[in-house]
Amino acid sequence: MQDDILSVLYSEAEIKTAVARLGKAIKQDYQGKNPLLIGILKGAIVFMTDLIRSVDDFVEIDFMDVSSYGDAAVSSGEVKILKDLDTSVAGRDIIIVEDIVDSGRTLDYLIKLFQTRAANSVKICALLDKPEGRQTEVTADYIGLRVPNEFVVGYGLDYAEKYRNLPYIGILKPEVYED
Ligand SMILES: O=P(O)(O)OC[C@H]1O[C@H](OP(=O)(O)OP(=O)(O)O)[C@H](O)[C@@H]1O
Ligand SMILES: Nc1nc2[nH]cnc2c(=O)[nH]1
Repeated sequence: MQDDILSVLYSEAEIKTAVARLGKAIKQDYQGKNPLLIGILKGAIVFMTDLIRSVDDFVEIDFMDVSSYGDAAVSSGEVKILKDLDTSVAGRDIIIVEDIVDSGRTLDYLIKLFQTRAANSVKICALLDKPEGRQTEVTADYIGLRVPNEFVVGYGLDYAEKYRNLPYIGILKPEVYED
């Protein structure tokens, strides 16, 4: 295990099982439809690449880069678009693919944005849910795994751009971000 990690919360195998379950549910719910899966960079990249293969059906993908944490472990509260979509969402069935819902501010912002852009429907698929972090009313429609009120990294999630490549979800030692 990496030295900065306090403990492994979810192993590679546990994540794989959760992703397969989410892919199967999306496949069932969107039969005969042509959903647009929007991966939110950068945290969702690893999850998104596994999820689309587990959906095992026709989906289109696009990416948007938004950030509210910068290099910090606490949200700035202000969501910024760093890269917008290439695809129009008007009339489309959208599934926002996120690595984690914490305060819910990122998703609250994105749901409103896609509704303003006249999407037909907007659902959320999040690998991780941290309910104790919530500062908004947002709830994900598809949730992989719940996490405690700790700062977690790995499987795409970073602290100051590190740890995204870890194959598991781990709790970061507080001294790493409290220094
Ligand atoms: O529910 P919230 O409190 O809004 O937190 C969730 C967001 O925080 C992280 O993004 P971050 O801004 O760190 O950017 P990154 O994905 O590029 O690491 C994560 O990837 C989510 O998008
Ligand atoms: N890496 C990481 N990013 C987050 N963004 C919101 N919560 C978290 C978290 O626990 N870990």
